[in-house]
Amino acid sequence: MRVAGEGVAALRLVGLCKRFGDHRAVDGVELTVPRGSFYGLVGPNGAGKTTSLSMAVGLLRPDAGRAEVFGVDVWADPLRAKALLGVLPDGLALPERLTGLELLRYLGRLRGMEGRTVDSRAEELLAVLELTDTARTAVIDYSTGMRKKIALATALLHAPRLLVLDEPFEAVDPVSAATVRTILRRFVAAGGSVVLSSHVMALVESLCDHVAVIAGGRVAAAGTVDEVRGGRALEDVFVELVGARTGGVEGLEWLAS
Ligand SMILES: Nc1ncnc2c1ncn2[C@@H]1O[C@H](COP(=O)(O)OP(=O)(O)OP(=O)(O)O)[C@@H](O)[C@H]1O
Repeated sequence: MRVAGEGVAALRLVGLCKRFGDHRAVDGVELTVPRGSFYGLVGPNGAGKTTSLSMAVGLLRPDAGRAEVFGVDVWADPLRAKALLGVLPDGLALPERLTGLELLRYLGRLRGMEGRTVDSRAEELLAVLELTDTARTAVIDYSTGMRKKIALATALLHAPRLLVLDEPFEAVDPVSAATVRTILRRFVAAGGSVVLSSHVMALVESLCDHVAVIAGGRVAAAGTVDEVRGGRALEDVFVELVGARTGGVEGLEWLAS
């Protein structure tokens, strides 16, 4: 039997472009995420990471280019592509009046999952992410980190083959972050693929096997972590690629007065 997307990349971005007014936020992004890889996306603020990932998962329509998930075009065949995808978007626009448990049940049913499966997976996810005590609290009353965790649970619920996570560790406490790292490592060890964006180079170096540096809406470097850092610290390579900035630091004398 041939598995959908066998032999093809988990995610392929081809010439993705997006303009906001006169500003080219994403300017021809090309990226191939091999299946089974743990791929980190790094770049300075405003580099175009979120915009690229949003187009990659079908949340933002590109001006040009295309995105493929296991060979399925995200914009031509969104239902098939989205069944393979688990997404943690930036901004976390969750239905806030629902409790954490209701949110998982709602999304599970929306994805056509059986109620019993949703309930048992929801219970497990809430437990490992330490949200059991707040499972019946409305999401509107969750902290930022708790929102991140419940959103991650929604991304994992249907056991996708590719996870696309925008800043999954932002605002998450160290204990929960360790749990999330373990979940993601297990997911990749079991054959899943992960793409995540992060500003924390040490985290990307320790967790990911591939990395792409995005700067000015383009891919400045991409490959295995070892290839990209070339024997140096990833942070040094990053600063070199995006251009060290010292401008403005000379000012602010009034702060020291
Ligand atoms: N909806 C929008 N309308 C106008 N400009 C936008 C919009 N979304 C993003 N931009 C602009 O596009 C550029 C890329 O933004 P994006 O959020 O993709 O960057 P990022 O790499 O994710 O940054 P950060 O690391 O700060 O999250 C920025 O200049 C941003 O101001």
